[in-house]
Amino acid sequence: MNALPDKIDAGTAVVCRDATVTYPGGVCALDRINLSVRQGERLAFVGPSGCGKTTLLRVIAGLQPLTSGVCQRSNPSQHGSENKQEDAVEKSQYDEAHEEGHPCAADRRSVSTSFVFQQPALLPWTNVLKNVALPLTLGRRRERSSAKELRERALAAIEEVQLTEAATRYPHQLSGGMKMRASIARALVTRPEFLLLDEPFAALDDMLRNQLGRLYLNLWRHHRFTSVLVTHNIAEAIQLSERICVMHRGSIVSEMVNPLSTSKPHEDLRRTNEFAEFFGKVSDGLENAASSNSERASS
Ligand SMILES: Nc1ncnc2c1ncn2[C@@H]1O[C@H](COP(=O)(O)OP(=O)(O)OP(=O)(O)O)[C@@H](O)[C@H]1O
Repeated sequence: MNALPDKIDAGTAVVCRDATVTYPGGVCALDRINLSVRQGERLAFVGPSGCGKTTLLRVIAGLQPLTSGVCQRSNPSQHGSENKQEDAVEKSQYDEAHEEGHPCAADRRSVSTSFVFQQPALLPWTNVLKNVALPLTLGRRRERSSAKELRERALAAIEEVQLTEAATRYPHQLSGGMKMRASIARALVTRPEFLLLDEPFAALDDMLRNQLGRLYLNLWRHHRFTSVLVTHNIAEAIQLSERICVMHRGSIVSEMVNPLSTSKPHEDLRRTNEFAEFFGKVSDGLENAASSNSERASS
């Protein structure tokens, strides 16, 4: 595993030290996580259901209070702050928003962090343009921008995801892939420092998944946000990330630098021997963790 820097510096986006989360009721979702994420890095968490991926994503976003340990983010407005009491207040807002499928959960906390979830959660009563502009509208007073400026920024984000022609359509008039594009545009419209993606493409078929994966890489090349992707899909993690953390039962059991990482979408990557080899390495990491756990349980 990478050595953790002593303190958060200009090139580091997040550092977690012994980050532990035990939920009320006693479930230990994260067990002494040590992790450092570089600014502009594309990181993926893979692991079985319930291993703590989403919890770690929320810790990184500053939305989940720790039971013990520290998580520091380099967000200029919170530089060097520790993930303590302040987050307890934010968490309840986030949970309320997330459970209701509120599209701007992250923006309630900070324009510097955006989420993309599996469900695009667009507001059904308004069109793509207004859905995408919503985070800007909510932060308008803070940003002191005119309605015209906000509209232009929203239109630019819509153009980036190639949805310009659907800007005046309502969510029920969009395909699944178009809804996800709108959701990505809404996440990026605030130019976030962090883009956190929780199984964003899991509900889509392979073709759409690949299309959106390419879109995501193109957007990253353009904006260089720090990105953390949660996925069950090893192939997707390899295609989209520079580093893969394999999680099991609240721990990061292995961390692998992706030798195939490229920000340029590579159509034939999946057909190469190198891909098969690295895929095998990541799935071995998952299987080894599962078997060492079951051995421990039976001894
Ligand atoms: N609010 C909560 N209260 C109590 N336990 C929780 C809460 N949220 C998650 N957990 C538990 O914490 C553990 C980790 O959950 P988490 O959602 O982080 O896992 P995950 O790896 O993202 O799972 P999945 O892939 O199924 O989404 C699980 O055992 C889960 O049941």
